[in-house]
Amino acid sequence: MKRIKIFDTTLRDGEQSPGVNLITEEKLAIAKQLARLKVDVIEAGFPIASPGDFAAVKAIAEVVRDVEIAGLARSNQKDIDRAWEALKGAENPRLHVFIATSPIHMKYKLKMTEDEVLERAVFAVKHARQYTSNIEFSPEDGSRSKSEFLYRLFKEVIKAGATVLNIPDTVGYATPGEFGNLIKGIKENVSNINQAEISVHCHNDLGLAVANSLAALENGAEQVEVAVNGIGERAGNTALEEIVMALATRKDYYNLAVNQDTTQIMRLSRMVANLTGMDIQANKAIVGKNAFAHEAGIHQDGVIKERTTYEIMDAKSIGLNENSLVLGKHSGRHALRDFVEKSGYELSEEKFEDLFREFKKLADKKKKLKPMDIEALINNEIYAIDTIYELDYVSVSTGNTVLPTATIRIKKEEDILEKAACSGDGPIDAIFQAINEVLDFDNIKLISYKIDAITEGTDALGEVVVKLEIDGKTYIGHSAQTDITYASTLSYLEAINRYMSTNRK
Ligand SMILES: CC(=O)SCCNC(=O)CCNC(=O)[C@H](O)C(C)(C)COP(=O)(O)OP(=O)(O)OC[C@H]1O[C@@H](n2cnc3c(N)ncnc32)[C@H](O)[C@@H]1OP(=O)(O)O
Ligand SMILES: CC(C)C(=O)C(=O)O
Repeated sequence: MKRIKIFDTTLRDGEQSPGVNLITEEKLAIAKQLARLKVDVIEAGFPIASPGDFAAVKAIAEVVRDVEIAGLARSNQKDIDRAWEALKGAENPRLHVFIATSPIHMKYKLKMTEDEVLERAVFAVKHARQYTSNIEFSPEDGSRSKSEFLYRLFKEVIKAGATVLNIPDTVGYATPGEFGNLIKGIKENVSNINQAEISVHCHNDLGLAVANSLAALENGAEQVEVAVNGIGERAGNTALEEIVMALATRKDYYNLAVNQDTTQIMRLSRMVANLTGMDIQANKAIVGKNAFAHEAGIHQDGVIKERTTYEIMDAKSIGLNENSLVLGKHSGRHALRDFVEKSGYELSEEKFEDLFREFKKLADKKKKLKPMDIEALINNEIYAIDTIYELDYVSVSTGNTVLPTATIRIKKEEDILEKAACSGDGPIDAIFQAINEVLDFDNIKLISYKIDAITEGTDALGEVVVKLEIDGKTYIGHSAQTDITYASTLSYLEAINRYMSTNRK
């Protein structure tokens, strides 16, 4: 059975989702979990884009093993040199170079002719070839490019040394029949195509990314580019979990093999949702809250009698409902560490000890701890970076007959800053106003505030995710506590700390 390669671009195209801004530590955690799931290639970033992107690609290349690590570069020397600088510590590095080939992109964006684009692409591949023989080439906006031009270009970039040709549906315009035919045409019309693998990279603007990718695989593509939870530029990319589970579940139809450990899917999905702050819709295929829930009596009856009457996949196959140790107030460090490791997280000793303390406090307050409660506490630790501003105390008074007022005092490293008392439209608004006043910040805009109960019950943890815009960039703060005013205060301060630590370096 032919094996399909899974190329994950969560950390590159996925991070291009508006409002997502991951730090190196978070990208490393995701990359390690991707490696546990056994993706074939991780596109770790676009090194020329920023010092942060460069540092993350370098860290991933140096640490994550048993998987190819790719870095993106435009078709010019400085991008390729920079990408190689970041990638060279990898066990198996891949340079991914691209240039747009559609009439509209060449005319308006690049202001280049077909011949100039072809010449630049060949130059880029040859330049990359000095560093490695593992070179992927992408004609951006490939699905809106002229087929004859693509055939001519592909023949030349393969001669120059490209080993993977990735055909992007950059703006999510293709339909499955059309995209499948494009791949078929490439296989039939590029005489040296056997010297390269064909890959596809689809976007979801018309909700067709997965369908287009599958059509391409049916027509001979050998690699598919995906992102966890389908995140990415605009409407996102082909969802990793949907492609892997479609190929695994419908092996009978596709007759294609995938090598992934599907039981890691759920952990990876939650990790990406938590770290990016991008929610998963309840009815999202595979990883949505309702994907394995049965509401209707007739369905429930069927499932009780025989699960496969209404379930085409076993929830356990994606890592849901696994039997695991019950964690509670009588659990010790070994059981908690086992949970952390199996969930794909890595914490320093110091952060683990903090987690253990918080876990015990929560276990005292909440009768039944669920895996999601503990994951929320782990995220508190992962998110906690360089505490420049620390909460000393917060107190809030509110009610239907009083003006909501918050009093707050904050420590900046060793110093205690002046306290402030502010009123607001509600208690949360009052807290945020008081923080702004103490810190004397006037360049902050609240982009979004989200609160969710992690599990059911009145003793549930409330998870708050705050997105702030500071100096034109988005910073996420996150906190899960049983008291939502406290969680709101900590998440707002955390977003500010994230801004402070990024801008101090
Ligand atoms: C389809 C995709 O997803 S491609 C990946 C997109 N991702 C990103 O753009 C995220 C990271 N990007 C960035 O941080 C910045 O855009 C940078 C650092 C890469 C470049 O920034 P700047 O140098 O300021 O250029 P800017 O982004 O404004 O414009 C892009 C330039 O690259 C050129 N360009 C675009 N694609 C390519 C390419 N594949 N090869 C060569 N040149 C290219 C454009 O024509 C434009 O050139 P011009 O300045 O001569 O008009
Ligand atoms: C760089 C390429 C592969 C891309 O992201 C796109 O075209 O969408």
